[in-house]
Amino acid sequence: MAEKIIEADGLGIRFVRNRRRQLRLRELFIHRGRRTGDDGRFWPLRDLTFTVRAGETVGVIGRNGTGKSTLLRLIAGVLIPDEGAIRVSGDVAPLLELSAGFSSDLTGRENLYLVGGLHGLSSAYLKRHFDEIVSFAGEQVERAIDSSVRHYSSGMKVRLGFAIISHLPHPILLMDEVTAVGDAEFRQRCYATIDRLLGEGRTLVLVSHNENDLTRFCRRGFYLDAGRLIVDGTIDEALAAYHGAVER
Ligand SMILES: Nc1ncnc2c1ncn2[C@@H]1O[C@H](COP(=O)(O)OP(=O)(O)OP(=O)(O)O)[C@@H](O)[C@H]1O
Repeated sequence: MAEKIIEADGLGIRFVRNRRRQLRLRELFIHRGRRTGDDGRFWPLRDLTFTVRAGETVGVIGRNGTGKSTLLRLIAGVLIPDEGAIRVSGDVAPLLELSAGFSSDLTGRENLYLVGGLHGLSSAYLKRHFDEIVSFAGEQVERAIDSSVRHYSSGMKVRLGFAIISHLPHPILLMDEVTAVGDAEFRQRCYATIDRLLGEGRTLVLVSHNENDLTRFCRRGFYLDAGRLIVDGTIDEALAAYHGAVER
């Protein structure tokens, strides 16, 4: 059996709700009743135990605000658990917020070296692959590569971000609604790239509301509800549980 690459044991994290955020409509309607703690503290995720092995592809499903993105952030090491433990063996390529880390004062070229470098790619590697990365990001970005990123559209930033991240050799890929951004052509390129990366045996944890993406890329499924892992099975089982809950 393949090696264990992500292990969660009784994993939980607690957030403190920002008082001002209480008035957001989404907070009022979606999370009503679930978080009535007087001190504003709540557990967006609790009591998660699972093991993911190298090469597995896991789709994470659940209603808005059930902790899916929080789970990815815990795997990425961006958040630290308050309860239990998460163990990740190997580097993580986070396709979470693709243009995060770009500095708007710098050009596309400078950002490519900066962000690539922050993710551990050497400048020699980036130099060698520069043309390939920029051409993957598309013509618009190619033309504007020496302009400040401040003048890029959000689509251009996402393309450049995806182009850089897809060059990372990291064994674990975390994706949060990646294919929801960009136009049809870019989506096709994303699909082809993800297929290639999975073909190389990478491990994928994908958060998405898009069932085509989930069934296309994932064999295993986690269905989360109110911060708990309700179903850990095949992607079809997880989707069926989700549908059942939504129709109730
Ligand atoms: N930094 C934070 N501080 C306080 N609460 C937060 C923070 N980040 C997220 N939350 C809350 O934690 C809960 C889980 O959020 P999370 O983003 O993980 O949900 P999600 O399942 O990914 O939702 P969506 O499907 O809408 O993306 C939500 O109620 C959210 O409002």
